[in-house]
Amino acid sequence: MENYLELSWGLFVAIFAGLVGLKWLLRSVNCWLYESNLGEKRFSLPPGDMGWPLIGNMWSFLRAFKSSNPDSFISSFVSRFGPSGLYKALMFGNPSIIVTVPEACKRVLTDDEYFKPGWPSSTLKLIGRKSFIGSITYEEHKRLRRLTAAPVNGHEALSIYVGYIEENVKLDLEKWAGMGQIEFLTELRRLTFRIIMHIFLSSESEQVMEALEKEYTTLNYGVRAMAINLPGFAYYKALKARKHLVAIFQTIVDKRRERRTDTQPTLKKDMMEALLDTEDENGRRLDDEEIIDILVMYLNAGHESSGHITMWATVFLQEHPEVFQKAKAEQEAIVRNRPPTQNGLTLKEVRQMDYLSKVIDETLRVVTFSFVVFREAKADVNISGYTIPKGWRVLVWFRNIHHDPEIYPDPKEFNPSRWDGLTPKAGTYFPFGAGSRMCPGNDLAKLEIAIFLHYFLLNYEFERYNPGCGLMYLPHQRPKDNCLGKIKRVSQL
Ligand code: HEM
Repeated sequence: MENYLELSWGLFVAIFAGLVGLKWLLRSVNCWLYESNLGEKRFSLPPGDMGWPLIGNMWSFLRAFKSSNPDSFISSFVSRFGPSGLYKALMFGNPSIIVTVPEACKRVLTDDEYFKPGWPSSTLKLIGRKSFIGSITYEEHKRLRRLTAAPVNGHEALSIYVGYIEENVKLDLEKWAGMGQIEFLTELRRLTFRIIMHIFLSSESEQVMEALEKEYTTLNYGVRAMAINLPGFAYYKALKARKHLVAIFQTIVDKRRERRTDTQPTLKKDMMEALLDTEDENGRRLDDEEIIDILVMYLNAGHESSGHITMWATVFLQEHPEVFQKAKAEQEAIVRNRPPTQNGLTLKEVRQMDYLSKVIDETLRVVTFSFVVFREAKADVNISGYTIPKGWRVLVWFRNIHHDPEIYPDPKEFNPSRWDGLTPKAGTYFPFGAGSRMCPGNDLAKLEIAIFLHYFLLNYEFERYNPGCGLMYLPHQRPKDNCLGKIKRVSQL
């Protein structure tokens, strides 16, 4: 009997030791694969762990972002490896350095000599290799960015869209108030999509727009999913959606090119016409693929984000009656002080919305729509004493900065008054990124959100059907029910 017990105990210890050894072996595979060729440099890599063979740290990333605590992903690095602010990992199939502190994030975003876009190849396949995040040169990016950003940047340039945005916001709010139950996020996506379509393509028919917007929603769900190209998976569906989008845009480009060779009167000057017109210094024009990839990228970036942030700002306002009242009073004062002959909002009035702009800034911070952006090191680079090897990806983790209690006390709390007299220190507030890749649509987004909230606050309220509904964090933070609820008209201002 004693012998039997000893044998079982021995077996147990051997199995346990074997499992520990196997785990160590498996956890070391990626280090050998990606670090052994770095020579001495591997000793100055940031701390971290490269996860499991093939999948790297994706399992823990997805587990955290599909739970109710996405921040547990970064916290697990901090608790295991200390507050170094830079951690090595294997993310989206690439050896990567995750950067979570202000100074280092700012450096990565603003240093074009050492860093270029480094989005996962799965994302590139969805957004397009000729888009800004693809393989275009630094100079080409600069040129196309200048061309496309000018019409959507700066309040003066935007003044021509105020009337269109206003008209659509008013019509939609009234329509929703008569609809009863709506998926608020879905409706807002449609609204912001119509606006960006107007700017880029002077609008298409309502059916084309709805079809396009649906494809975009599917495309987006694949952006941060595992890149599994098999039926049933989000990434597979997203690739199909891209194909449909490209086909629709190709038809639109063909029609525009045809129209230009015809004697038909020239169309209104929208962004599409600007893209068709543009020539580089050698007289080269953009080909169809380039135009289509720019459209896929801009129309996606230009409506998902504004739709989500408008929804969250409305929800936060409803959840905080004192903030709602203060924001409403500001909007009422704007209407009261305007000359009786004036019809509708002016840009000057939008600029006077001091409290509302704090509501928007705070929403952008709490939600952090783009919780991470991707870069690639063009050469070995040293940051805070650590080496980022050439070719490694850098994940700039904005979410961690916006939710750092040392920078924003009580960070989960929605508190617009925290912005009273506060100018964020460099590197601590990145809702639109920074440097040469900073969002070109930031002014347009803020304008859309402000116009929506102006009319909402004056005349409406929103009642959620499932206020306690759980949240999804991928690809972006949203309620699982897409914010099911009811818009109610409460006054006639
Ligand atoms: C609340 C709304 C928005 C948020 C939070 C947001 C956020 C961002 C962020 C963080 C970046 C930087 C990405 C990086 O560093 O790699 C970015 C880039 C970009 N955004 Fe936005 N964005 C918003 C609205 C818009 C709108 C309305 C447009 C279209 C007019 C737009 C078009 C773009 C484009 C084209 C880029 C790529 C820029 C480049 O690579 O040069 N965004 N956005």
